[in-house]
This record gives sequence, structure tokens and C-alpha cells, in this order.
Amino acid sequence: MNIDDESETAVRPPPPDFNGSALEIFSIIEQQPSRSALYLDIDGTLLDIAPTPEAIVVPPGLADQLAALAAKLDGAVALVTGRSIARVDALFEPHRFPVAGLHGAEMRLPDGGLVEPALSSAFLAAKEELRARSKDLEGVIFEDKGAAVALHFRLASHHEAVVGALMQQAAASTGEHWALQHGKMVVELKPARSGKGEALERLMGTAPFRGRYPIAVGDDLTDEEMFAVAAAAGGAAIRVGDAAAPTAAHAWIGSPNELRRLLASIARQPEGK
Ligand SMILES: O=P(O)(O)OC[C@H]1O[C@H](O[C@H]2O[C@H](CO)[C@@H](O)[C@H](O)[C@H]2O)[C@H](O)[C@@H](O)[C@@H]1O
Repeated sequence: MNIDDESETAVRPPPPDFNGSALEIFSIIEQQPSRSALYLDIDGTLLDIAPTPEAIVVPPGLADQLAALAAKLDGAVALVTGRSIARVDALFEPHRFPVAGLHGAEMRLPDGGLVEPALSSAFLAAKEELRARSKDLEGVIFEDKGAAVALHFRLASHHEAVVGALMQQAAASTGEHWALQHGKMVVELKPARSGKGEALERLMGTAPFRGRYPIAVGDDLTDEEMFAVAAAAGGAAIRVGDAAAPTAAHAWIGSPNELRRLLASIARQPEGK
């Protein structure tokens, strides 16, 4: 995983929840921050999974650590998430990072430029139908994300099948421009012509990400697309959580907490270390 012949392997002992290759990948950032770019998923990767979308906790100091890390990488740190950009900004305020939101359907580029999906009347009608129908399903959480919508069944797994059927109906009513995205105890409807892989490609072609060694970190099905793009570009992918999950990632980290510890330690490193 070295980006050139001068790269060295890490010398300090690995934290308990890392496998060796994850540590090696992250040592590239420490050794050559000006040649590295980091693409981070949020839920289940940077943040621990919570019972509901609103219950997530951003640990004190994390936003500032990410900002310090971004400064070290000349701004080449992006958040690539299923959340909306507005929600990401609220989570990590006062900082504003480059973001691929709604699984890549909306983007804020490093120069602040926005890419926003068009809404259709069919999608808006389907969203209102889902909002109404989900009220009858105790424990199912309706999440309105603007140009995407999710039904969560984490608190009501017995409703998984009916949630799946409702989302199928919604997808059928919105036509080819909208598609289902399955995630952790959730089914979402989002713009079809988008994905984290395409989002990564776009960011990778944009300064300050352009020409850098891409490292993608995620935990979920939707992250596999960005893993494939990072790998195809000669970079690396790291999966957080379940080590047994089928994945295109090169390495594994046990938990969001372990990832945060590692990122904090890189953010703290003095220049040139
Ligand atoms: O791409 P990500 O940043 O991983 O976002 C994926 C989805 O994350 C959120 O849902 C997930 O996390 C919730 C909070 O931990 C959890 O309650 C839920 O079961 C998970 O599916 C978010 O609510 C979605 O909008 C994101 O698409």
C-alpha cells in the first residue's frame, strides 16, 4: 500500500481493533499527508450506530479533529454519506467540509459549488404517501431528506417486509429516475443516477483531491461503490465493523471508536512526523 518507494511501515504497536493492513494504509497519511486524500462515511463509520437517525452522538472534539486533519491534508477530506448536506453541516458545525450527501445525489464541492438533484412531482407524491403509510407502522421511522426518503425499521424489525413492500411501491410510482438503496435496517428511495462511487470519481477529479492517493472508509453496502472506485484508482478501502461482511475493502477496523482514535492521533501529529 505504499505510494512510493520512500514510504515506511508504522513502528508503533497496532491498536487492538485494527488489522495490520489498516494501520499500514493510515501510516501513508501520517507520512505523506500532502499526497493523501480521505473519504469518510458517517453513520457506522465516524459515528456509532444509534437507535434512530436523530439519536446519533457526535463525540466532543470530533468536528475540530476532522478540521485539523483536513488542514493537514490541504483540505482533502470529504464526507461521503447518505445524510443530507444540511444535516452533515449541523452535525459538524461550525466546520463545512466537502460533502457527497444523499449517497452522492447532492454534493458540495471543495470550492463551495453545489450539485443538487431535481425533484419530480412523482417523487414528492411518493414521499407523502410513505409519510402517511408509515404512521400506521409503530416503531417505523420516516426520514425526509429532501431529495431522498427513508423508512427505518431498526426499532420494529417485524415490519421489515412491509417496509420493503411500501418502498417497492414508491419506487415503481416514481419511475426510472429514482431507485431503492438498502442499508442498515433501512430502505431508502433516492435519485437513480447517483452513487457514492460516482461521487468519489467527481471529488477525485477536483482540487485538492486530484492526483492524491485515495483512502475510502465506510461500513455499509452503499460504501462498497466507493471502495471499488478507490481501489480502481490504485488507492485503498477500509471497512469498519463486521469483519466477516463480504467487501471489496482491503482492510478492517473494528469500530467507529477505533477509527476516531486513529484519526485523532493523526490530527495531533506535528508536521513532518
Ligand atoms: O452513508 P452513511 O453516512 O452511513 O448514512 C447511511 C444512513 O445513516 C443513517 O441511518 C443509519 O444510522 C442511524 C443512526 O445510527 C440508524 O438508526 C439507522 O438504522 C441506520 O440505517 C441515516 O438516518 C440515513 O439517512 C443514512 O442514509
